Amino acid sequence: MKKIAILGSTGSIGTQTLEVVDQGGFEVIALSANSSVIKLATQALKYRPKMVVLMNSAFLDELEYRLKGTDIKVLAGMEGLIEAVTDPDVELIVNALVGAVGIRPTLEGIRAGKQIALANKETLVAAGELVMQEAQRYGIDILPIDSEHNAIFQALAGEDRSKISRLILTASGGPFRNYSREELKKVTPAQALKHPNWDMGGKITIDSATLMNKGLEVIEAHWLFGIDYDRIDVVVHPQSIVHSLVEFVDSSILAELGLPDMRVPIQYALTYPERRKNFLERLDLVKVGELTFEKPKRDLFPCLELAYQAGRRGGTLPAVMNAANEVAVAKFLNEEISFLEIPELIRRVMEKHQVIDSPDLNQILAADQWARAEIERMVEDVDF
Ligand SMILES: NC(=O)C1=CN([C@@H]2O[C@H](COP(=O)(O)OP(=O)(O)OC[C@H]3O[C@@H](n4cnc5c(N)ncnc54)[C@H](OP(=O)(O)O)[C@@H]3O)[C@@H](O)[C@H]2O)C=CC1
Ligand SMILES: CC(=O)[C@@H](O)[C@H](O)COP(=O)(O)O
Ligand SMILES: [Mn+2]
Repeated sequence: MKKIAILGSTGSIGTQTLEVVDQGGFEVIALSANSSVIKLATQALKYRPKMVVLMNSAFLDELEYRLKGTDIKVLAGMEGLIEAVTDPDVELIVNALVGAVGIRPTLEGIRAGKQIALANKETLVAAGELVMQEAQRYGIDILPIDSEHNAIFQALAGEDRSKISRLILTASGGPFRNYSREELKKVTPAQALKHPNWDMGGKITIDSATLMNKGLEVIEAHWLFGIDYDRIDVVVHPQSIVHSLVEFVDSSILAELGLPDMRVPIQYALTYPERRKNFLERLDLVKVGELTFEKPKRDLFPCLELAYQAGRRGGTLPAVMNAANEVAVAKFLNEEISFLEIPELIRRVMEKHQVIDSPDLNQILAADQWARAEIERMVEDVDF
């Protein structure tokens, strides 16, 4: 029985992780949510973890009430998340939180010697240098859940990174792949929330539509696999069947293929280094028919370029870009700004930032806070 803590268990990755858990072989030690108190309580009553953590303490009384009479410990906030990930019983942490809030639990989990299965890409975007340094120091493998990175991890099969010539990340292109600039000006959150292939949480679905998701993934790949930005390419592949590819120095290219189903990479990360049989639908290539590839439209979707710029500059700039993106996406979903204002706001915040090189955790978190405040100021500005 592998003993696991699932952070963000009520979300898209969190609930699919529990479906993998249902296949057996795992004991759930901790579950967490932000404010989905009914869902968290229902999960807790089914999986009987040692503890549950609620980030938003406004709903804590209700959670305690719903778990009354059980021996499940109820914790709150960041302190609660850290207590959960460092609990001596936990062997593996599934970080399925959304946003930079995932940084501290990941770092504390690594320092407590836990295995990390990481879906929360924002952690590596904002704090990649620090997280990878600590992972190396404590001898921890970061097992990627993100489908592209999981594909690369599988294709590498332990091969030394000196044998990699290039990483090729595939992108679906999102729901607006064939839209003109005029059409992009008018798109609504409801349209942007309709991903062509994947059923995911709101924030990542908007990131897919702006191509920021691929930008975040370029930075994530840089840190996970130690490959410089000039050797990480993005190709649009609208079918999302080829999940990413590795080109080796001898020109061979290896890829991982499959139907778009996150339970596959989640299971791989949870059972690693073993592979376990499952009963998920199999890929039928004839049924798929065509696999096509095209160039991303960098002019219409500038977030991809912004991410390359932030990644190449490094220091606190990726954390600033990430925080600006989190706020801009929330504002777009709230209909406060338009789709095309997302990259515009991020660009302006990045331009204003005074980068700190090799930042420590406090400097990363301060840069994140600065960017969030800055974007609020910009949106309030009458000239925006
Ligand atoms: N969904 C997918 O298929 C994929 C997701 N990813 C990445 O995985 C991560 C999770 O994505 P996804 O599952 O889609 O996201 P969801 O929005 O579906 O779920 C997020 C989870 O985190 C919790 N949460 C949200 N905000 C906070 C906060 N401030 N503090 C603590 N907990 C919080 C939510 O709780 P509550 O329910 O209470 O809001 C929920 O449990 C993201 O980084 C995403 O980019 C990567 C590849 C694929
Ligand atoms: C499932 C997954 O890993 C997502 O990150 C997915 O790749 C998003 O789709 P896009 O390729 O459209 O960004
Ligand atoms: Mn992905």
